[in-house]
Amino acid sequence: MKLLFSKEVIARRIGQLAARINRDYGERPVVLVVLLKGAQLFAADLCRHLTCPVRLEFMRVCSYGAETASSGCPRILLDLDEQLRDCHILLVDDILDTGLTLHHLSRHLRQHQPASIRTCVLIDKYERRQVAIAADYAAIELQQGFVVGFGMDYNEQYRNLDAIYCLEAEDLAKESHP
Ligand SMILES: O=P(O)(O)OC[C@H]1O[C@H](OP(=O)(O)OP(=O)(O)O)[C@H](O)[C@@H]1O
Ligand SMILES: Nc1nc2[nH]cnc2c(=O)[nH]1
Repeated sequence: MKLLFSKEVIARRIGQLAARINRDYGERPVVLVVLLKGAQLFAADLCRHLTCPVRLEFMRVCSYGAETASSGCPRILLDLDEQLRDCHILLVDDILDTGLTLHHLSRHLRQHQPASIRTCVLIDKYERRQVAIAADYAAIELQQGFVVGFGMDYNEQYRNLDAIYCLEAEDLAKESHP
């Protein structure tokens, strides 16, 4: 595995991102809709920098399973149990890759008739995009590579790492032929 972003760099980028969000939202209350499992560490750090009134809600969506390619069909495994009508929603995810997850979730959340929906990701990885979607807020931009750490997994491993790494060919081979 190759180190891409140290914990110090991640912390600095999250702080800078939060400053932008604070400027944009001012005093307006925001509902962070956090996508489990991957976004939990990012959201925990981000929300502690936010100065507007914050409400935290969680959803669980899955489209990768044990693979490094999207199934093409994000499944909602845990939905919201409250209506978010007239709320300002900030949809928080760890990574934007094909875009299918955030595209699907943004459409799903529109049914709540919120006042606004914006998207916020730790990593915007643009090379594999399949739908036209851009993150409103992204802490880090990356062209390619399957990344793990800081909440992100490969087959449920590595979420606990405090930095972000790129998996290399031998890491993937090791996993499929233990
Ligand atoms: O832009 P996309 O190609 O849709 O990829 C992004 C999604 O992939 C990962 O979710 P995953 O399905 O692996 O679930 P997890 O959050 O539980 O790891 C990640 O957490 C994002 O939600
Ligand atoms: N862990 C992880 N999950 C992803 N989901 C979409 N792209 C990625 C990635 O690069 N790493």
